[in-house]
Amino acid sequence: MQVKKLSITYGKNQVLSNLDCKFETDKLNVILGPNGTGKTTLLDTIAGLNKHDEQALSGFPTQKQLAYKAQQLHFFPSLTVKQTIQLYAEIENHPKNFNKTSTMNTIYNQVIKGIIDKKIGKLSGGEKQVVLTYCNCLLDRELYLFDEPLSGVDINNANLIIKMIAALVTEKHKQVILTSHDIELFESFPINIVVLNHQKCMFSGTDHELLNATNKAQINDALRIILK
Ligand SMILES: Nc1ncnc2c1ncn2[C@@H]1O[C@H](COP(=O)(O)OP(=O)(O)OP(=O)(O)O)[C@@H](O)[C@H]1O
Repeated sequence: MQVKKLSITYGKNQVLSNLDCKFETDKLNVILGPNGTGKTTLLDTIAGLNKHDEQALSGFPTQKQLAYKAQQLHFFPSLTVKQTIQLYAEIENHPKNFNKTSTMNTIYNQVIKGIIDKKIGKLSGGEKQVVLTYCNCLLDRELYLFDEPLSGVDINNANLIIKMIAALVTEKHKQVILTSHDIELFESFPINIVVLNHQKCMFSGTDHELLNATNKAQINDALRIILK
């Protein structure tokens, strides 16, 4: 999946300018960058929500083959967790046949089962993130987009969410692109990093390539150099 010379403007505000980057099919693709550098804008564009030059995106699946979990959480507060999962099953049209990964089964037994009859609106912010990530991972799509899936989530739930998202790649061989402000949590998985700043992509490559390019041993030190 490749982005070439992508430019996006909102009114007079140019957010992305001639942006080039690539995403790998067999890795967790993590978009990083300071607030307001266009991470959500890039996901929105990949999801078909922004007008752009057709040539700018190549190798991405069609909109129907996409699942997009936006930064703002969308749910019906009066539905229980069970009903919400059933709702996602209806979207997918084969309610009984969700092909869960073994990681998903573990997370169901560890977390979801215990809150299955609670109303979504009554869950904490972090619990909502776990449930809605779980629901999105149940969908059977080619490409999954997650915008800041760890926002407002404690370290235990963050690790569960990362495990679920990583299992899409490692167990189901799906493609995943997400945004985050914390790369260290992803370091034990195969990752491809895209760093945005000043309307451009400042780096696109694996964590090892990032460390080699900056001559650093720690990813956060390497990022500080890239974002200078
Ligand atoms: N729909 C919109 N209409 C107008 N301007 C927008 C719109 N969406 C985003 N912007 C502007 O585009 C810029 C990039 O926003 P975006 O949300 O893509 O950044 P981000 O990197 O995801 O930020 P954050 O880390 O804070 O989530 C910001 O200046 C924002 O104000």
